[in-house]
Amino acid sequence: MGAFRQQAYNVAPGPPHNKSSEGPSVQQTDHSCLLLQIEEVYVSTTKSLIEGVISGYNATVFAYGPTGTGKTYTMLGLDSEPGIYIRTLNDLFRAIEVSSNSLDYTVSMSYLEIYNEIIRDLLNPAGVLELREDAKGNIQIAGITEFSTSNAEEIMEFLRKGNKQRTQEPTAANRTSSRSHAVLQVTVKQKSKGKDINEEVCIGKLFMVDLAGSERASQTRHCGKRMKEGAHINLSLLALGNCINALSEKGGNRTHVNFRDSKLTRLLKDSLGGNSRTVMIAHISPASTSFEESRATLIYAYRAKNIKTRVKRNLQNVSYHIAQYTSIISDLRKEIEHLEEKIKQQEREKKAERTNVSNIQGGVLGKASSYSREQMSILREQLISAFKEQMEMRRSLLQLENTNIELHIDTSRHLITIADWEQDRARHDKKPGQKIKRDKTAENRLADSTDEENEEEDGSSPEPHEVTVAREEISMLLAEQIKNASLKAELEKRLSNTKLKASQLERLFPKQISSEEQQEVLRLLCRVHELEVENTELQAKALCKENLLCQKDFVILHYQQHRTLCDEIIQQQQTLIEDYKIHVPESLERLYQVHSLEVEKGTLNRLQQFQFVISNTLRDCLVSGESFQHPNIKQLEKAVAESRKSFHSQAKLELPLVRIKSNSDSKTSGSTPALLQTRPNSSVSPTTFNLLRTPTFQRQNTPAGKGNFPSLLSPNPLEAQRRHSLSVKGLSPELLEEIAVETKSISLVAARRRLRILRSESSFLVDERKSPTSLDPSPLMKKAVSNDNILAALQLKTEKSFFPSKFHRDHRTEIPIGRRYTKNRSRSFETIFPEISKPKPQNHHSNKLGILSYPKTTLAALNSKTFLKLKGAVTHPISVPTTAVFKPHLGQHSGRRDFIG
Ligand SMILES: Nc1ncnc2c1ncn2[C@@H]1O[C@H](COP(=O)(O)OP(=O)(O)OP(=O)(O)O)[C@@H](O)[C@H]1O
Repeated sequence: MGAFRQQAYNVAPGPPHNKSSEGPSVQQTDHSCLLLQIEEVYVSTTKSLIEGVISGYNATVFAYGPTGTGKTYTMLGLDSEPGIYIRTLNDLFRAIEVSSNSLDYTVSMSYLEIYNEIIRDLLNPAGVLELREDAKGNIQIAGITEFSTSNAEEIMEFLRKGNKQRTQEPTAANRTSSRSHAVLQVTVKQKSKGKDINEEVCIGKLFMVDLAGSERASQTRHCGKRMKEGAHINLSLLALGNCINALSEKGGNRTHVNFRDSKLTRLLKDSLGGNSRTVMIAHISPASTSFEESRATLIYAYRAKNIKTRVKRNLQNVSYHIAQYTSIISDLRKEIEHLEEKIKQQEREKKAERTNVSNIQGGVLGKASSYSREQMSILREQLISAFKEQMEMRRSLLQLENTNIELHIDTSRHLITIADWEQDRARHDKKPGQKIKRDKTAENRLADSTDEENEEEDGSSPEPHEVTVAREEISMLLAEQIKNASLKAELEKRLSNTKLKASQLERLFPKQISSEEQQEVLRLLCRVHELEVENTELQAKALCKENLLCQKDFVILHYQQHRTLCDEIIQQQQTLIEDYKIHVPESLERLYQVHSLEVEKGTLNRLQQFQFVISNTLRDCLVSGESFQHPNIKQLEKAVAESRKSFHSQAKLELPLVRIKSNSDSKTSGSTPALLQTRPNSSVSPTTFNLLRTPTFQRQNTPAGKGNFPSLLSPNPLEAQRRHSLSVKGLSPELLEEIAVETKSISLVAARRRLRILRSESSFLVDERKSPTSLDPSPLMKKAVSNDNILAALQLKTEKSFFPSKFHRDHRTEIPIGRRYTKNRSRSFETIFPEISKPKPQNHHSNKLGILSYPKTTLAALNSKTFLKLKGAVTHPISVPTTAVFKPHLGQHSGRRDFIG
């Protein structure tokens, strides 16, 4: 339910219009006396209607009042002060904009005037418009132009355009008197944005009417056309007043409302009494002369205030026809196709964009990857090269260390030689008589005494050749040590630089590598190389320790050999003492008992075995794999192991070779002048270590190496020589077996021959018991021994059958070579053999342990294997003393043991 609101304004009265006879009088208005501003009028009358219009309600604002009272001014306003039109439209579009998210609005406008009861379209003033009324009683203006618009500015442009078309003439009361009623119709259609079959459309209409002012003819004094205009204006306003009067009647008093009296009332039918919220802005003049008009206006306004209207929302349920549906469906399909095409286009654009991006990324990554690979490859090569260089240098350092150890050993050995000689010379100078006497005794006993001994016998004590060699060797070795030290220092410096370079490269890698996998692989690679380097260092340490162990093993072995020899000598001496009833001091007897007890207990043997076990264990700990061992060390270890095995099995049966002093055959000593003189006769390598590692050692082991000995570390050199000989000569096992059988029979013959000779000479031996120098073999024995050399018997069978003639020639060289050996034999022999020779030989010979001990030559004659050894070992040194020292033994055992078995 709406209310017809009427608002009256008091306008400050202006001076009365100056009436002019010549023209229409113009009523001057004093605007400064205006009580209300347009803004105030708009807010209090029209603004509240806007919300209803956009919601589908009709609304009307019209300005009513006598001419010249400011109606047009209120509705249209000025540029500086917009009127109701502009303010209302601005607010209307603002409201539409606020709710435009969920609703669609369509705003259209039309502007017309009713001039002399003629409706004219102000926006398209081509013809005259007609009012029509549809079946529902709605008033329609046929042919009116409606302009759709989206903002207030466009409407204002239309208004300005339309106002230019509006009939406006100066009158006596108003210079800009409007001669028509102007109606601005704004239609707002509102609907929801979603498509629906039953679509609701709200249509709100806003009428803003600027009425022409009523005028009194007496005032305007119009005539002619103006009068006619005035008459139409007054008639239409009278009809409006009548309608208001009629509508304002309450209850049953209401009379018929005659809207048809004028086009104005017909047009405003809904606005006046129907479905519309209507505001009447009444304008009056404050002039007293306009009292009557003002009173009438106020009366109308008052009556209009009583008009009750029924306002309802203008809803249209749009019921579409099939054609409309088809159209809608077609539109929707088009819209769908358009949207699909738009989506596809967007997808294509995105795809192309992605392709471009991936291409660009691929290009960038490809370039980066290629660059990274190249850099990686270079860095990797550099790193590996650095590691290899490190390893090479470490190996070189290792070799240098090894060489240094050898040099030290050689130097020590030569120093010992010199010290030995100096000690002997000092002793000689201290006791010249005793020495000469002892040496003379030795000279008498040994027919083949050496030149060295002869020199000593002369008492001139010139420096022996070996000492001269030792001195020369020492000076050379020292020079080499200095050279090695400088090489080592240089190598260590280079190694340090290479380490630094490698660590820098390792740090550089992570910066160059972006991939985690590559970094991991590289870390592993570095780790592998680091481990290799560490392994090389460990090898170096292990080799040093291994060297020490081998040296210790060698020394122990040497002592063991010497001990065995001493044991043998003691046993033989004891036998001689017992056989010849020689008186010995009690202290010596006690010492012998202690010695015998120790031998019986076998403490030393057990300790030795224990030492071997420990040594093996330590070596196993040091050397964990074959590849880990230095080749020389492996060779040495093998030789030591063999020597250990052989030693235990044969040490009790064979006297080991004990040679402390010998000429150096090291690579450094080979160049000395003194050694060059000695070399043809040199027979013993300085140390087992050198023997095994030097090329000289290899040469010595060859069959053509005349005058050379097998390794000292091999406790059974004859066996080694036998194996070597077999391998050279290529004898088959069957042939060897045959040789063994033949040898047994030969041995029997030889033993029997010795027995016969010994028996025949037994009386001679007994007679010679008191003579300490009677150890020289008898001529018969010499012949027996020389002939007894197995070959004498073998010449008939074995040699002709199995061996080439060279074997015989080699065997015949045994004696001279043996003599050369005795020239260089150890001091131990020099001191021990004379002692052994003192007592007379005894037929019966047996040690307390029940183990037979025989000279090597004797055994060689009795054993096929030993025979073979002898064939190869043409340079074996033990054959020489046999003839002089061990002659008594030959017959001694003939009755005690079966040599053949
Ligand atoms: N409130 C106001 N402030 C200032 N000037 C005004 C005001 N009201 C009216 N006027 C002036 O008074 C004169 C007459 O005003 P206007 O033409 O608006 O009267 P009107 O009622 O429209 O007359 P008509 O009925 O003849 O068309 C104009 O020059 C207008 O500028």
